[in-house]
Amino acid sequence: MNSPLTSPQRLFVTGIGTDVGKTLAAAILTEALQADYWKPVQAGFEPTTDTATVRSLVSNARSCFHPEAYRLQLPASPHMAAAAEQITIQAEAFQLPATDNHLVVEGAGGLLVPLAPGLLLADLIQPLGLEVVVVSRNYLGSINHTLLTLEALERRGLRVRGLIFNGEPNPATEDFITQHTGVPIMPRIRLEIKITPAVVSRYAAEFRTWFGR
Ligand SMILES: Nc1ncnc2c1ncn2[C@@H]1O[C@H](COP(=O)(O)OP(=O)(O)OP(=O)(O)O)[C@@H](O)[C@H]1O
Ligand SMILES: C[C@H](N)[C@H](N)CCCCCC(=O)O
Ligand SMILES: [Mg+2]
Repeated sequence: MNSPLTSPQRLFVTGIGTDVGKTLAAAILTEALQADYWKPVQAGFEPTTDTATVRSLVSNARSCFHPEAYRLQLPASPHMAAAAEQITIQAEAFQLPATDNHLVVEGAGGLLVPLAPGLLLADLIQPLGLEVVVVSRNYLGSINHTLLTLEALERRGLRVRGLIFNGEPNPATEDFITQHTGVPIMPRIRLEIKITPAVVSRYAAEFRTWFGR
């Protein structure tokens, strides 16, 4: 368990790639903290957006859902999705939503996803004053992707609030990553047959304990 929260949590949820469970983890964190949620860049919105997914999974009435800075149609790297709409993503367009509440910010894909020439998603984290939660999903190659992500965060001086292992457990992988990096480990999320608000609430209770609430 961590020390009790004294100030608003400002969390940036990244992952070791796309489709690793950032949105599920973000929904659990949002519910655990009754936080606000913000997805600054949504690339691809058919059949739905991550904001709509998190809204549908969260049960508390306090969380607010802030509009994306960029909502792009193409399910691709944001720099490509923006170019397809003749848009250049601008760093200045990313202003932290005005809220006194805890805030969960979800990235798109992994840490070094490009937004525009010379601009990576990782470049937003420090100016926005966010701490990082990394989601790792087990597959052959995920150890390397997890260690690279954590090393890139360290190199940039970005604070890792916690690492979440999501999906099918793999103790040998998780133990190596935990011992090698020494990052705080948040509760794990198991492979679920169906992701529902009840499932999210159940994990949220575990995360609340982890945060000391
Ligand atoms: N623990 C889990 N159990 C069952 N299904 C899961 C689990 N984690 C993720 N999924 C499913 O895997 C898919 C990808 O997960 P998710 O949308 O959370 O990825 P993401 O990292 O947010 O991707 P993006 O980069 O597009 O934001 C979704 O269909 C989600 O429901
Ligand atoms: C479309 C996808 N689901 C995400 N929104 C964006 C993933 C970008 C990945 C880019 C890359 O690392 O090659
Ligand atoms: Mg997502």
